[in-house]
Amino acid sequence: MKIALVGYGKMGKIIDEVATKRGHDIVARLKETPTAGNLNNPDVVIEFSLPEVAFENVKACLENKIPVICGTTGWLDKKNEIEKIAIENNTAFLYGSNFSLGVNLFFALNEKLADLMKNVNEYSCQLEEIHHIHKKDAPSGTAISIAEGIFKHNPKFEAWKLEETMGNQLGIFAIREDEVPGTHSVFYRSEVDEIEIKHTAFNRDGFALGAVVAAEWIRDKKGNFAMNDVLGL
Ligand SMILES: NC(=O)C1=CN([C@@H]2O[C@H](COP(=O)(O)OP(=O)(O)OC[C@H]3O[C@@H](n4cnc5c(N)ncnc54)[C@H](OP(=O)(O)O)[C@@H]3O)[C@@H](O)[C@H]2O)C=CC1
Ligand SMILES: O=C(O)C1=N[C@H](C(=O)O)C[C@H](O)C1
Repeated sequence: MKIALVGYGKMGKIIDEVATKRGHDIVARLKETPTAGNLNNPDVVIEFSLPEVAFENVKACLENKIPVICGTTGWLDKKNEIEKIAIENNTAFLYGSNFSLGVNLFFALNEKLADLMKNVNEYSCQLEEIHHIHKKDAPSGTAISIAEGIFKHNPKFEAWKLEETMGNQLGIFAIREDEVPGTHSVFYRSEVDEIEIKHTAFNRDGFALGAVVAAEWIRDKKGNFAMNDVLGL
């Protein structure tokens, strides 16, 4: 399959290696806005760039009728608009805040725990995410997905907030430390104990493999998708 990489930083380079090992041809490696000219006619685009350029990048690819896998976080206020553009152009779009198999299993575990805890008033809930110091957005896209999984099951929470909070807002602590690839925890604390679930990425390989598997999956599809469609979770 022919893949164009839009964004060629830490993630773009690892995706290049993983996709090549799986037998794909990388036809473009872009650090600029994609166009019909510089994309070189790929079957699928994989977009990992920056929050401020992701919308324009994805839009340009979809308008050229190319399916897009997007892992860039921090631009989701415009996701509905992008999903409309995918439908209008009869092509496919998949956003994943985190492409690793482990985190997608963690999302399912988080929802089960949220459902168990929804009527247990003795516990307060907090989220924590730890990432490398170069990360542009906070909280992480993964932490926002975890929060949304809790909102689905626990009507007490309506929104997240970037700090400790009480009432109907769920607090997310965002810590930036050294070169940490990505650690996410959910804590339920009472006066007498604490329940914690935690996912720790050891490196970026799981994110990259998940993005390539998603690209293989979406190639002949039309519509808007998420990673749980790919993994059947
Ligand atoms: N969903 C997931 O599983 C994961 C998501 N991410 C997210 O992916 C994104 C990228 O992460 P990462 O690779 O670590 O970031 P980097 O900062 O390492 O890479 C970003 C790349 O985008 C390039 N770029 C700058 N402007 C444009 C443009 N207009 N069009 C295309 N590319 C451009 C940069 O080029 P230059 O260097 O020249 O500025 C750089 O090569 C982040 O939002 C991050 O949160 C990260 C890991 C996993
Ligand atoms: O910027 C990163 O590095 C990561 N970003 C994603 C996020 O915001 O959740 C996924 C992963 O945690 C690494």
